[in-house]
Amino acid sequence: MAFRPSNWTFYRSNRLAGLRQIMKDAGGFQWCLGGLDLSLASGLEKSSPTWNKASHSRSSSTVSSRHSRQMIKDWEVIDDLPVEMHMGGDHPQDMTTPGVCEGYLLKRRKWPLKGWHKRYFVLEAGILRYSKNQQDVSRGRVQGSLDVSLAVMSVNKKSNRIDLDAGDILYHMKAKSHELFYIWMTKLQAHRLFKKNEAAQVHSGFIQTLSHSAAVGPAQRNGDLSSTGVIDLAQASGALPSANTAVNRKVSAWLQQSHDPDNCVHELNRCHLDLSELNRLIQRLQALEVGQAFTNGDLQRIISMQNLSLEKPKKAKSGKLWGHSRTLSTVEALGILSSSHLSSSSHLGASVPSIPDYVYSQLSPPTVTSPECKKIQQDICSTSLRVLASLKSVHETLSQERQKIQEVWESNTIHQSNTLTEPSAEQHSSLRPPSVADSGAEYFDASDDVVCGSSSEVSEESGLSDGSTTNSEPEEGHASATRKYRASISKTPNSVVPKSTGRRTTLPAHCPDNSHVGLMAILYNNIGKDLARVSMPAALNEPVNLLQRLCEELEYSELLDTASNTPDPYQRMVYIAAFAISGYSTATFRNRYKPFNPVLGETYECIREDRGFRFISEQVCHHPPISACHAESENFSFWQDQRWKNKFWGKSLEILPTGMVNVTLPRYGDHYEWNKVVTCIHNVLSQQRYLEHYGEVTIKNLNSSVCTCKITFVKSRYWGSDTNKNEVQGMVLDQSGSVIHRFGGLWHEGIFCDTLPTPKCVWKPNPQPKDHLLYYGFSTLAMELNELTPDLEPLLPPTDSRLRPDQRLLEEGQVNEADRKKDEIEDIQRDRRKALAKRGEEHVPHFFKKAKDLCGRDVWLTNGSYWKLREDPGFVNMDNITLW
Ligand SMILES: CC(C)CCC[C@@H](C)[C@H]1CC[C@H]2[C@@H]3CC=C4C[C@@H](O)CC[C@]4(C)[C@H]3CC[C@]12C
Repeated sequence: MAFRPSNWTFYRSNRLAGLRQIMKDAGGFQWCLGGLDLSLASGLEKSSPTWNKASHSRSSSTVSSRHSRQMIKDWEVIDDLPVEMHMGGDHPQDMTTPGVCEGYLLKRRKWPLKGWHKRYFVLEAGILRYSKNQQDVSRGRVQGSLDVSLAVMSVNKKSNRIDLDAGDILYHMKAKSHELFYIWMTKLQAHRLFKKNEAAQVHSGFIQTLSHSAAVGPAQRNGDLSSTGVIDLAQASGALPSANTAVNRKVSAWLQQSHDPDNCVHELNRCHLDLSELNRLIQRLQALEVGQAFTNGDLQRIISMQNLSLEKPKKAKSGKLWGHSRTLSTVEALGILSSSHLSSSSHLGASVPSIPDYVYSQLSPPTVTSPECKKIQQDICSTSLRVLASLKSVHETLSQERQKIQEVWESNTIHQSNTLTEPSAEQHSSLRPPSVADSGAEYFDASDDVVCGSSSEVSEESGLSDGSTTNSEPEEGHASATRKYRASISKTPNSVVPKSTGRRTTLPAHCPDNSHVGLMAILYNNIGKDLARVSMPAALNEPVNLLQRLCEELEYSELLDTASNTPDPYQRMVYIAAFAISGYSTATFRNRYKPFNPVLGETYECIREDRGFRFISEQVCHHPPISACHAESENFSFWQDQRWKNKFWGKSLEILPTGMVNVTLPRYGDHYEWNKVVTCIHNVLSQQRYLEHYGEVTIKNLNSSVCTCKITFVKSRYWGSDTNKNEVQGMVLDQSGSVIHRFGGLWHEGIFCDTLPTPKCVWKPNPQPKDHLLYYGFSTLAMELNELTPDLEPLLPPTDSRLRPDQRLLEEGQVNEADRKKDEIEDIQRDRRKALAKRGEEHVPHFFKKAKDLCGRDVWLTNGSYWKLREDPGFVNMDNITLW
């Protein structure tokens, strides 16, 4: 552990970086403005089953309004002191850079989410970097870095753990001793505050600069770049490419045209006034309302004023804020309200105590709210909305300006590459991933780069690796192998999509815009619960359900057909692996909507003569929710029961599936079985949401030990870089552990295997259908899943998802009706469950039976009755099930 002295000059030079940060954040305003920053309500599920209760007790705890920490079992979310804003910038606050803090910490492995590495961390000027060891730090070899001010920080004092969740990046760290833990915790807090203050300062400077340029007036903003502070700063920092006349001309033309920054200044000034007004209102309310609380009725009103379409509260048991009730707690509703979440992460924060802080202070026993208080609350609400509107408009303007800067930048890059000598091939490839044009050869031999041999075993929690022997962190060779695979994949033409299957190619209606839906309250009301049990407004749903999504995993079933026609067991395994990976590819375009949760007893069938399989699935269990499926074809059988746990880290939500996937190939008597990896929904509360899969898959053939396969879904390394996203690497090993085949690529682009007799791209996703973004990002198969044709309808059991009215209404674009119907269906399901419990009975699925696999795990297998029943006598006589 070493500390270096603080340094003011460093801070000054860092102001420019801060400016860039502000510009970057401007792109993320919508994120902030959604009011969905979890760091406020800080309800983190730390895999504790008792957490629901904790959420309740949290509401009644007394929390200091200046420095709030909320306890969740042994975890606490650390909220910093509010950031000070100095609009004038004349009296800079103490912005001393906190001392550098460095030393070894344990960092949880990126996959398969167990075990710890020893890593060398350096915390400097609000940025936390880590390397394998101290030598690597001095060599500048950084494995990852994170701006600590952008992360939700939670700590567990008992186990010396510190977690930082920045949405894109999630670090789980552990100190070896209490002392170290406290040092790191304190230092991290200091750096977070420093970084936030710095950003706030830079922001003030930015506003000043804008004000200045507005005062100068557009007419005077001519080609003289030095007359605008913005460009000065950017030039000084080297943020813009070296000036040349073409660029100068472009920039000056843009400056002459651009009147928008003036509006920006006005909006921001207005915003500032509104924030001061909010401050006044909150203080007034605090003074008036000590000991008073909002009623749920008030909250509902506030929320409807905000036009947030949250679902109607269900008949909530008094005092319960969890379970199925979607009644908002005071904290949650105001969490949404606090659109600028002033104290926690916004760089636009002002010296107003945060609204959540205010709310916490209100959480004493409820008394009647006076009319004056109500009036102030309404004023707070409308002022917040004004702030929101101002910031939205500023965001829009800045986005447009950024776009223009981008254009100038790009034109300059083009200009440079036209005029300068071509960089050498090596330089070229180090700058960006190779494109089709880069790849001179049809096929890149990746053998030099791929790390062969079985993946070195990395220590579990008990035994630590020293950081030098493990290759579980992404390696240089790893990345370059993927680059080469990628180049080879891009040379492979897309598979020709079969002309017409006679099925529909679009949906009846476009997807609704759901960006206004307040997700935070929903997630908070359901913390610790399976996402699959959380009821959400229909506008958040896509018109397929989880039973149908299981069928989507067969989108590339032709890989199983190929496997079934591949006599060599090692090569066969490559195709099985490609199939296992292909199931994840839909995630690329599917992060804005959530599949419907099937109700207990719901079923779904899918007969695909064109693909040669038939599929059924059933919701077999409600608690926990389990969807079982089974598909069969001449070449293969496929089954799995899907259930998962989720972990909410503050900004990201991890989905940890349990249950194995099974495939049998009757031709060779193979029975393959594999686990699923973790899927992480990054930035779950914002529109910048995206999915990442990470972890290791092991495919075993239960009927033969000839070979196994290991696939690694690599966790992306650096924030903001698209080039290291979605990497997959895999190898087929023989009995002795030698590598027989290796393959890799990206789960959204394809998989290349360079060890097959003819190296080739073994899988590439089909192109997305036209306008797919208007249709929930659905693939061709997904579009077809819920199609109901007149000839099919009479053949379906009444439990088939296609007959579910809410899903159908959503598909047809009738969102409100879908929402109403969905509520009804969920009510019916609840009543059914209650009746069942009253009779002391357990639900018995129709078409699946519970069994144990070889390892003693519970599994759900088909009972073989579906297709027989369908043929004769059909489902008309199916006993009285009313699901909807
Ligand atoms: C709150 C809402 C709007 C955010 C969107 C949530 C979406 C992206 C979530 C909800 C349920 C999730 C799915 C749940 C289960 C699985 C099985 C797993 O093996 C692969 C990922 C997959 C298929 C998840 C993908 C992401 C998913 C579809």
